[in-house]
Order: sequence, then structure tokens, then C-alpha cells
Amino acid sequence: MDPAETTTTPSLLLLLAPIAPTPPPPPTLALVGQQQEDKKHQATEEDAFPIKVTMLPNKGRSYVATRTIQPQELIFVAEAFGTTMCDPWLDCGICHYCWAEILNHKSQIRLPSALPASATGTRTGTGTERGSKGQKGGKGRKKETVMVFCDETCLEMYGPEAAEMICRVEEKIRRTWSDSGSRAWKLKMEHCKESKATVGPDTPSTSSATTTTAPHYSELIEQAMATADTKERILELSDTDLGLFLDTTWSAFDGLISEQESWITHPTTTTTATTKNDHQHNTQQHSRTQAQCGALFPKLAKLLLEGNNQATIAPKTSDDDCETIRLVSEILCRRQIDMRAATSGMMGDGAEVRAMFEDYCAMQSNELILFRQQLQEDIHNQEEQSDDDKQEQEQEQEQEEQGTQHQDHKHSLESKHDTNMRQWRTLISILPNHLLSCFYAYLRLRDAYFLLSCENVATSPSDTPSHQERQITLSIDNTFFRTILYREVANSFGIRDSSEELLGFAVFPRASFFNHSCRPNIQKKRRQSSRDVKARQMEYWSTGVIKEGEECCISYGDISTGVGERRARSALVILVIY
Ligand SMILES: C[S@@+](CC[C@H](N)C(=O)[O-])C[C@H]1O[C@@H](n2cnc3c(N)ncnc32)[C@H](O)[C@@H]1O
Repeated sequence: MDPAETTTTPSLLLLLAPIAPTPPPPPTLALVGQQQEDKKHQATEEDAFPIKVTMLPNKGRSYVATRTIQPQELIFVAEAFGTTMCDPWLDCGICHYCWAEILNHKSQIRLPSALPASATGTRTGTGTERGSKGQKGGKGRKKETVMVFCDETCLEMYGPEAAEMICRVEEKIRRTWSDSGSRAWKLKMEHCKESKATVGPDTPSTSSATTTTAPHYSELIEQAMATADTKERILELSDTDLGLFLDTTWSAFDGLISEQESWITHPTTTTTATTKNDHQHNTQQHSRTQAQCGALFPKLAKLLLEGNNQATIAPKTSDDDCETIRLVSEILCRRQIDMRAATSGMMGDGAEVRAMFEDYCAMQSNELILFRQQLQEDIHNQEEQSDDDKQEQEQEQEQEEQGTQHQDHKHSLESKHDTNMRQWRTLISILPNHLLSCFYAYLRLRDAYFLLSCENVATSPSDTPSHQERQITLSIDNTFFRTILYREVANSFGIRDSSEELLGFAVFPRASFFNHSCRPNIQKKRRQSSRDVKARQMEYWSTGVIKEGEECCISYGDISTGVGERRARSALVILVIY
């Protein structure tokens, strides 16, 4: 974003309902430091933006005062970039945009996820009494996936296309994964024993036809195992090496999923199957229906993520997963909408209050720290196992090793694919359980996006041009997913209502450079007014005099508050806003 634009464009939000005092608009995070330097030479001291980002020893980046800040000064306003509502509140009269309670308003907008493909946007329904907060969790989940908004203003601010897409993603996930047990679909993996058999309508039936340029997942698995092959060795890796190890492992997982997707995208597939016993080549024709595609991923998850003795992976999509998935989807939607607006030069007012995806990416990632913490916990839990368990495990391990040796003997008969899967299982057995849960959430997300993209391809010709213009298509790879996930866990704020009920989480990139202090000199305050778009914004006020050069800190609240509230955030600091 052009810094000049951030200081000259008036904020729509501020114009609509200004509050006093109005602070100077904050610049884009990435430009904060530079802009403050520039401002020093232009503005009087009182006008100068009062804080800048500085590196502090052992604390990383932090906001410090660029001048004396008086008590009760409004430092800046930030708007949530990504939000996610806790599952019980999804259809309980809380506006998804401004978080206001809208029980008594009659203009709720409901967005059934099963919109016809030709729908031009949203369906406006009449507000109903159902969905009061009192119903929270009481009557179970309704079949309809909805997002409710105070009125069209809130919906428009949120983005109707984003809301629609998020509903569709969620419904896909819940439908596809809920009855996985009843489906009887055989994975291609079970048929195709050639490690690199390529799929496609015109693919010759030989494994040498592979055209992949990226390393095959088997190479990536080998690469990861060569870096570290036990939990303890992983813990010894430097930050750089651990980063590479995680990149490689996630890319291997991506490769395994992509192989399945490429198989589905070509409805008539010719594969070469080499059986263990007679090495005969069989050509099989497969036709994939939507239902079959939908059934593939739960099977894939079972195949890929089973085998870790310690794994406690939920067989169904959990509410926690859905919260994470909604947040990731919202951020991806917002990114696409912003990119479109930037391309068309229509960023609109309020751009200086709003954060952009680049601001989100500038936040601190907690991936490495979280990984190490979880691995240490896993090791600690393992050590606490009773001697009996250990003995049992040793026996199992012995048998496994014997089996492995036996398998090695039979290596010439074993397919390359079986070997790959064995290696993959060995790799995931040394990963923390929490990472496997992340793999699950990622798989669910990719699955939903993939199925939706199949639907879009099938239905888009009948769409109106205006709908196509606004339509969002989501796709994700592991890098994007991790960028979003591990920044969110380190930086999200819990959003609470007046009775301190946790409604959901939101990320305010502008506020992400505030470090924690038990004696904070900055206080955060959510704009509360009902049906006011500003309710999605956060204000940061000084609590007393802050001298030039002094660090500006907020209180992250009771650190233990967040633990257990959300699996994805376990063991992390949760910023709590009242
Ligand atoms: C919201 S971010 C704050 C900005 C962060 N320092 C950065 O460089 O992006 C939260 C992270 O900052 C660090 N942090 C926050 N408060 C701290 C403190 N009082 N002492 C040391 N580190 C702190 C921790 O790494 C924490 O996970």
C-alpha cells in the first residue's frame, strides 16, 4: 500500500460515525517504522504518530513511543482481518461482521450453504426468534449452515461472496466427513502399485510417463528422515534445519494428497497395476462421481494418518477444526477480494484502518516454537508410561522390526508404493500428535476446496457475469495454510461479550507488535455499539504518561485462559479482550 494513500484517504468508517478523539490513521504495518521516520521531519510533536516498531532484546519486535504520550490518548484503531466464531454461536444471533447481538433485529440474513450455483449472491430472509444465545449448544447443530448479519451493511462489509463461500466450505466438510465410515471406496493407492504411475485421460500405461518436476513425495520423505529420524534428533535441529524438516514433511504430505486429486480430476483414468504375485499388468477404467470423490478423503486421512501409536485424532471434524477452517477460509477470501480491488484500483475508504494480507504475513509465526513444545510434551508423556506399557511397546517394536526384516526380504515383491507408505508412517510416528491434527484440518480444507472447485467447473457456465466477477475460488497449499495457521495462534485475540462469554477469535495485525506486560501502559477496547461496523474494530489507548522511547505494552490477559479453549491454540498465549 502506498504510504501517501494511507494518510490522505479518509476512512469511511471514521466518516460514518466519528468518535472523539479521532486518532491519526495508522499506516500499514509493514510501513510503520519508515512512516514514523518520515513523519518526524514533517509533523509537529503532537501530530506525530506516537509509536513505532523497534526490535528489543529477547522480545522481538515491539512498539515504543516516538514522543511523550499523554494519558488517555487514542494510539490507533485496528480492524480485524480474520475472524472466527466459536461453534455454538454460529447461528445464535451474533452478527458475523460486527459481533453485535442481533436477537431483536428482524433483518437477519441467512446464507444457506446449499445455494443454487446460479444464485447471484445472498438470500435475504426474515429474522427469526431462533438463534437466541440461550439456545447455545442446546439443540445440536442445525442442518443449514448459516452466517447471520445485522443487516445488509454488515453483510456488505463482511463480503457476501466470502460469507457464501465460507458456508459452502463448512457444509462440504461436515457432509463429506460425517459419514465416512459408511462409504466403501477403494483408494487408487490400493490399486496402483507403481510408485509414480501417472494418471490422466491420455496417459500411456507405463510408469515412465511421469512428468512431475517437483520432487516426488517419496524423495521428500527420505529427505526428511535423513535430516532427523527420531523425536530426540528433531529437537536437536537448529531453527533453519527444523524449518527445512517441516517444509519437507509438509511437502511430502502435499504430494500424497495431490496424487489423489490428480487421479480424481481425470474422470476416465488408465492406470497400470502391478500385482505382487504375478506382475501382470492390468488396465482399469475408473469413473469418478462426486459422491465417490467426496468419499476419498476420509479414506485418505485414514491411510495417511493412522499408524502413529500415540495419535488421538478425532475421527470426525471437530468444532475446533471448523473454527480454524473458517478463519483460514475467511483470510483467503479476504485476500482474494483485496487483490481484486487493488487490481481494479477500487480499494475503497477505510483502507488505512483495514489490514491487508501482507500485514497478516508480517506477524510473528509460532510454528517452530509450538512444534518443539509439542514434541517435548509428547516425549514427556511417553516417558511417563508405565513399565508394563514400555515392555509391551518393546515387544511390539521387536515384532515390527522382525516384520520389517521379513518385509525387506520380500522387497523385490513389495511395491514401491508400499515402501513409500511404510516410510511415511515411520516419519509421522516421530511427529507430535498436534501436527497430525493440523494435517487433518489441512486435508479437510483441501478436500472441501477441491470438491467446490469441481462444482464450480461444472456449474459456472450458467452463472451470470456479475456473479462470476464476485465469485471466489479457494485453493490452498501447505505453505499458505501454515502461514495463516501459525500466525493466528500467536496473535489472535479472544472476543468476549459483556458477560465475558467467549464468542470467537479475531486477528488484528496492527496490534500484533504489542508485547505483553503485567503492568500494561496500553489498554485495548473493542468498539461495542450494536449494528455499528466499528464494533469489529479495536482501539488502543494509553493508560498513563508514556515517555519517548518507552515500550508500549498491552496485557495478554490470563495466559491460562486460552489453554484448552481451542485445541489449535493450546499452550499458546491468547490475547483476551473485554
Ligand atoms: C503478539 S506477538 C508480539 C510481537 C512480537 N514480539 C514480534 O516480534 O512480532 C507475541 C509474541 O511476542 C513475544 N513476547 C510478547 N511479550 C513478551 C514479553 N513480555 N517478553 C518476551 N517476549 C514477549 C512472544 O514471543 C510472543 O509469542
